[in-house]
Parts: sequence; structure tokens; C-alpha cells
Amino acid sequence: MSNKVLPYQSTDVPKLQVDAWTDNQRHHATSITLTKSTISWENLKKGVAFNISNVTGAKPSMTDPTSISIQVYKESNRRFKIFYFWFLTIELAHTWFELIKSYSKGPQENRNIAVILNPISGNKSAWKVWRTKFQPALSYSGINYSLYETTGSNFIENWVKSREVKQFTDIVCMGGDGTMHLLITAIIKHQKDAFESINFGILPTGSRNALAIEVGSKKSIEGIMNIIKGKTFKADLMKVRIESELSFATTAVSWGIVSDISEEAQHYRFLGAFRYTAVGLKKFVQKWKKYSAMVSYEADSGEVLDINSDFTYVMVGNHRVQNISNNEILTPNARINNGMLDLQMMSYGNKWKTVKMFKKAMKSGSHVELGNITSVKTRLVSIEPKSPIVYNVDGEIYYGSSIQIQVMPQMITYLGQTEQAK
Ligand SMILES: Nc1ncnc2c1ncn2[C@@H]1O[C@H](COP(=O)(O)OP(=O)(O)OP(=O)(O)O)[C@@H](O)[C@H]1O
Repeated sequence: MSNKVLPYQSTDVPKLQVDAWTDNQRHHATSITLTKSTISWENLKKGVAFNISNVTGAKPSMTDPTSISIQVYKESNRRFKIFYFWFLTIELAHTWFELIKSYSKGPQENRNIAVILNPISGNKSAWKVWRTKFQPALSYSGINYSLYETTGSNFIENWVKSREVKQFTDIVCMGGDGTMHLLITAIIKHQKDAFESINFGILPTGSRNALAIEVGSKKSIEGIMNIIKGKTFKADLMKVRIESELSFATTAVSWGIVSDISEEAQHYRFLGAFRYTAVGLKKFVQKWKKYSAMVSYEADSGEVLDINSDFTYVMVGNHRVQNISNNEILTPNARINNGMLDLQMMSYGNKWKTVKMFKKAMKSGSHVELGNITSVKTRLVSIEPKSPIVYNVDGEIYYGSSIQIQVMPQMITYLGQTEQAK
């Protein structure tokens, strides 16, 4: 066994190698090889190799100073796995701990992450994801973090008001689209200057979690890797004004039967995501409503066009608005970073036409092909309903006599990855 780190050049790849053992009895000798892109070793005569981009980091053993462990994301079964190594000396263990940590970290220095955990969103899985996946991965990465659990609807605004959010390089929501909506609105409202410097991440523990899908974090473990590795991209937001109330949305604004259903579904949160279907069925057997409004939007030419009509719903999507638990897509033609909004209007129709629309939406958004649905790309939309005046903004319910929605191109930086705008 050599007791030195042996750096050497092979072709143009700098390689580091060290002898170690994979068991504490020191029966199974191995040699670990580390390059900028891979870590590999032999385990019981079988070669093991991982991309360094799948290593979250390393940790010294609490009980044996000659031992360290590394945590690896196995793409094949979407799980974290931990591997243990024993070295000849304490110094070697320390050197390799530092080496693996520095090779596996993302491009950003001195990160300080705030994690906002909503314990009641979706099927209430946030604490489990935190304990079993996110906290262990953060601890392997060595990134500084603080955890905050939301206690009610005013928590996020008070949280923002009571501290300098600029101290955080990244803020991660463990919740649904609503949690992110409340967070970005509060930061832009109270500490706008800090907004630009922060990267925003989401781990899907909500009901619909359309944003998480869009940033490449559909599975919480994929989201954790995006966060740990600090991959970022810029995307559009929606500036939403309802009378004098200003908010910022990542996903979608809706009015008509869609917002009516979500308003009522709030009272059935105990049903989980099924609450929307249950209320939808209830609406179906009730007296059928007509939604009348003046919808105005900016056309390509810059001209503002007005449509005074009866609708089933009007929706404005900032991205595809997919549902994490099924194949539903609401605005399939929208893209998160194309500087445009997708305005979708369904003209007033009977119950069966509406059922057909919902059924087609569940089939990857094919409802947009129906003759009674119009979709246009625009930067600015306003809705002035005759009644009712209920809006759904990223899953949160608002009331007001009119609403304006404007795209804010490239305003937010997400932790994650996206397809290029098509
Ligand atoms: N501890 C809490 N108790 C009660 N409500 C809370 C608490 N923490 C946050 N909230 C409320 O939870 C709502 C946000 O839920 P969120 O949208 O994240 O989850 P969801 O509705 O299950 O998911 P999605 O929006 O993806 O469908 C907000 O209205 C917020 O005010």
C-alpha cells in the first residue's frame, strides 16, 4: 500500500490515485482514481465508476479518522448510495475527503441556502423528503444551509420582512407552486434589490407542482441534484396586478370555471390532489354558469385587441403547466423563457363540451385543438369580468374587479435545467 496521493498526467487528463480499503477490517484493498470527470475504484474485483457530476460530496467518519464516505446519485434507479473507504493514515483520509469535496462541488463559491419547507402542501411529504434525501445530500455537499418551516399563510411574507434575504445565495421551496409564488412576491415587494442575486429552487412536495417539472426537478432527487450542483437558468415571470395588489407568478393565471373550482377546492385540502376532481364533479351537477368578461391583449403588432364575450375559462400560462401526478398539460404551447405568455380562451359551452375539454387536457394538453378554444401568444393581457371576480394565480386565490398580467422576460434565475424555448 502506498501512503501518498500520486498525481500524474495521463494524456491530458490529470488523475489522482490512492490505495485504500472498502471495509474496516482492511481485507478488501482497492485503488481509487479521481479525475475532474469521474471517480472509480474496484470493489471485490468489480470496477465501479461514477461521473463526478453524480457525486454530492464526502464526509469524514464520526468514529474512525482514517475513514470517509461519499454519496453518489445512481441515475439507474434514481437513488442515493453511500460508499465507505478506509485509508492508511488520518492525513490521507483528510486529503481525499477535501479532494472529493472540491472536485464534486458546483461552480458557485460560498453558497448559503435557505430552505422553506411547507409541511401541509400536497400529500404532506416535505418533512420525509427533507429527512431522507435533501438534508443528507446537503450535508455531504458541505453547503451551508438553514431550514425554515412555514406555519401558515402569512409566514413567508413575515419571514422576508424580518431578515436580509441577500444573505442567501439560493432559496429552495419544498412545497407546491403556491409556496414559490408567495416567496417571490414577498421578496420583490420588500427587498427587490436582493431578488436578482438569488437563485430559486423547488422540490416538488405540492399537489400540481407544474414549475418543478419545468425546471427539470420532477422527481425530488433530480431537484436535489440540480440544487447541490448549482445549475441555473434564467426564465420569465408574470407580473400580476389585481386592482392595487401586485404579485409575481411563475406558472399560470386562470379565471372562469378553472378558478371557481380551485376556490372551492381549498376547503377540501384533506382530499389531496383529488380535491380538484371532486369539486369539478360537483360543479357538473350544479346549475351551469356563464363567465362573461372583456379580455384585452396585445397583438404582435402592438395593437390592443378587445374580446367582449362569454367564456368557460380564460387562462394565461407562462410555461406548459403540467401536472406532476398525471398527463394533464394546460398550456402546451407556452415556454418558460421565450418572453411570451400563452393566452388561452374557451368560449362558453355546455357541460359536455367542458367535460370533453378537461378529458383532452389530461391527454397531454390536446384540448387546445378543440374548435372552441383559442390560443394566442402575447406579452400583456387583462380580464375585466362581469362576474365572478375570483382568480387563481399559481394555485393561490385572489379577488378583484379586474386583472392585468404582463410578462417579465428573464426576470428570475432558477436552480435547474430547461429545454430551450421552442
Ligand atoms: N403551516 C401551514 N399551515 C397552513 N397553511 C399553510 C402552511 N404553510 C403554508 N401554508 C399555505 O399553503 C399554501 C401553499 O401550498 P402550495 O401551493 O405550496 O401547495 P399545494 O397547493 O399542495 O401545491 P400546488 O400549488 O403545486 O398545487 C399557501 O396558501 C400557504 O399560505
